[in-house]
Amino acid sequence: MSEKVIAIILAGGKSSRMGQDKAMLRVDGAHLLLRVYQVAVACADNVYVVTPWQERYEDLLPVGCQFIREARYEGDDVKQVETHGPLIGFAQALAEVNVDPEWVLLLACDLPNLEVEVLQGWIEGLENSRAEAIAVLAKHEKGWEPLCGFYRKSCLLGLNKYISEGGRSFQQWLDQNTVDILPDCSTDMFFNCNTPEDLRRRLL
Ligand SMILES: Nc1nc2c(ncn2[C@@H]2O[C@H](COP(=O)(O)OP(=O)(O)OP(=O)(O)O)[C@@H](O)[C@H]2O)c(=O)[nH]1
Repeated sequence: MSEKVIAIILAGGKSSRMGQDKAMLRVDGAHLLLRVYQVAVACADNVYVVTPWQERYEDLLPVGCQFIREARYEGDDVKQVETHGPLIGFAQALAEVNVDPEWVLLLACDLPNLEVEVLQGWIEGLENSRAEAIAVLAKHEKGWEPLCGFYRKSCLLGLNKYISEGGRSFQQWLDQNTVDILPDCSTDMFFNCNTPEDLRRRLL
C-alpha cells in the first residue's frame, strides 16, 4: 500500500523580485496559490497553508482551507513586515501539524507547472526510501529542490536545532542530513515564477 501524506504550502514570502504577491498571480485563469492548493488536495489527506497574512488568501481558497498563521515581526510601519524565510515557515508549520501520516509534501506557492500524476507516483515510491532519510527530494547540479518534495515529520527535531544555531538555509541543512533522491527529476514541475520575466515566459 502506498504512503499517505499531508501537504504544507508556503505562502509567506515577500515576492520582492516579482514586485507583487506571487500567490495572487493569475496563470491560466486561476491564482497561483489556488492552483497549488488544488494539486495538493488531489495528493494529500490534509492540506495546510502557512502564511503570516491569512486574511489575504481567505477569499481565494475554498471554505474550510486549513491555515497555519505564522508569527511575524512588524515594525511601526506595517509595510515593513519582516518575514522569516521559508525554512522557518516550514518549521513553524511542522510544529503545528499533529495528524498521522509521517510524510509531508512541501510546496511553494509559486509553482505553475505541478502535475498530480507525477506527485502521486512519487508518493507511491516513498515506501522505498531509506529509514534514515529525512527527506526525498529532487537534486540538480545547483543543489536540492527543497520546495517541491517530501519530508519526514520527524525531521522537526533536527530542523529546530539547526535553526536555533542560526541556520537558515535549506541547502545547508539538507546537506547535513541523509536525503533520498526522487526518480525522474527532469520534469519542468520545479519551474517557479520569481520575476515578471519568469511569468511572461510561463504565459507564452
Ligand atoms: N510561510 C512562509 N513562506 C515563505 C516565507 N518566505 C518565503 N516563503 C515562500 O517560499 C517560497 C519561495 O519563496 P522565495 O521565492 O524564495 O522568496 P520570496 O520572499 O517569496 O520572494 P523574493 O522576495 O523575490 O525572494 C514561496 O512559496 C514563498 O511564499 C516566509 O517567511 N514564510
